Amino acid sequence: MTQDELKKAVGWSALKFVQPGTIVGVGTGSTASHFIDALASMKDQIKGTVSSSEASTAKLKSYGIPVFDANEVDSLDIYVDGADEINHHMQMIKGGGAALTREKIIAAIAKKFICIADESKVVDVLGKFPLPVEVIPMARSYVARELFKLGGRPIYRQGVITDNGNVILDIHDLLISEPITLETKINNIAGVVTVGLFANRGANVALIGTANGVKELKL
Ligand SMILES: O=C[C@H](O)[C@H](O)[C@H](O)COP(=O)(O)O
Repeated sequence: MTQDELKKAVGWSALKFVQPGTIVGVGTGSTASHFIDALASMKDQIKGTVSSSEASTAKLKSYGIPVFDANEVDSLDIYVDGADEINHHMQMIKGGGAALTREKIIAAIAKKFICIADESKVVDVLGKFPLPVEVIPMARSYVARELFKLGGRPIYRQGVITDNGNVILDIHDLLISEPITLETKINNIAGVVTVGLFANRGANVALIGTANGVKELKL
């Protein structure tokens, strides 16, 4: 099976977590895009969605699926999204598509985070995938210097502006031995909007696409 077929399989398998009559939190990226295709097949049974990016919003709307503002929603049963890496504690690196901040907000509103990923995303130690950090543009150099002190090699993602009007620094060569502590440290740097480390709030369920079918992991 190709990687995209594995992503499609997990995207569709997440449908079983969608309860009729609810508002569903929807992620961003190629795997979440398959979930949107799947969700469209039961669009008349759900109340609508909250979306983590302009790209996902556009795709949801193209299917005629209602998209609510996150401010209109008190709580969500589930948030379904992909990941760039996930470890065995269900902690993740996200933000390869620059949507990390809105993703973290919707994950915070949701009771359950359902991570959908192909098996190439499962790692023992997070950090091979460069860790994205969304930064206020005027703080870019300062934040880069602070991230360098943490032992990584921050690289400015040229030409990318997030949906919130900010920039991204990707931290290369940082093997993350203490994800919870690191998430807090990076979030505390002035000028950082969000780090794409989802450690304090990881996934509750992971649906992992493998050549032998979709495996479900829970803590
Ligand atoms: O900003 C993007 C998101 O965090 C994505 O969920 C993540 O990059 C995984 O994307 P994909 O499903 O395309 O591998």
